[in-house]
Amino acid sequence: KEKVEITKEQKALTKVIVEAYNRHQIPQDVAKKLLQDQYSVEENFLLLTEMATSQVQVIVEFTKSIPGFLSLDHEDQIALLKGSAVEAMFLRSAQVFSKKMPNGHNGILEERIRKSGISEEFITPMFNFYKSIIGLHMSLEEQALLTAITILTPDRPYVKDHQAVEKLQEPMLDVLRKVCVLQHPQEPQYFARLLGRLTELRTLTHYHAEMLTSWRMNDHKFTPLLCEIWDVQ
Ligand SMILES: O=C(NC1CCCCC1)[C@H](C1CCCCC1)n1c(-c2ccc(-c3ccccc3)s2)nc2ccccc21
Repeated sequence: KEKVEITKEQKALTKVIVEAYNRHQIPQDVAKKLLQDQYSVEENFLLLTEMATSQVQVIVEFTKSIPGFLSLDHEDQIALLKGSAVEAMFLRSAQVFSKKMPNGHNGILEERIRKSGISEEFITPMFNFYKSIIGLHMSLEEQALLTAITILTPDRPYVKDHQAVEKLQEPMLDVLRKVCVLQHPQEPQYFARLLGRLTELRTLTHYHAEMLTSWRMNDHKFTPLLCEIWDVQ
């Protein structure tokens, strides 16, 4: 049985990523807002655009803390952020959804999201993804490293220097693999299952523009930033 050892450098890298991840929480807690009141489909759509806009800023700050990211070609930095923004949004939403809440609150939150205005056809795949994330019982390190790995995906559209991005993503994958072995010793396949969620995340993200334009209301308004990120309008 291979003795897994996390090196000093890998410990330092994990610390930087987890600290950056913790620092960039969503300003106001969307789950609390959703539990407070029942909103109309229009208010929910507005809430999503507000949350998404603040999340983009949060993700930019988080990404800038990833060692080496700011040394990448500037256009590649934009391509990586643009290419991962929606995946990061769903990953963050899944993590928000997976937070243990006082009795019954998770049920209310699920109910509010089901009735938020999202078209029926997208509700099932979305909650299947959320529930598969919950089932993994990810640690904070795993959540932070998985988010960094998602952002540092070399094969995003318009990335020119794939190699340079791979060189940043690989150390993250190495330390995530070791963290998984150390934190889930009973599940040798845990790391593989974790990466498998990224495939499910891409599938869900595939529908995101349609999820927005089919939001059960007329006249969907998007800010220029969200038009960029969401490929709408
Ligand atoms: O606010 C939200 N998510 C924040 C995004 C930024 C990061 C923090 C979370 C929304 C709310 C849903 C209900 C109505 C208001 C918005 N949300 C979703 C999404 C459903 C569909 C989503 C989407 C994204 C992009 C494109 C197309 C569709 S996100 N899943 C959640 C699970 C748990 C708590 C909130 C959750």
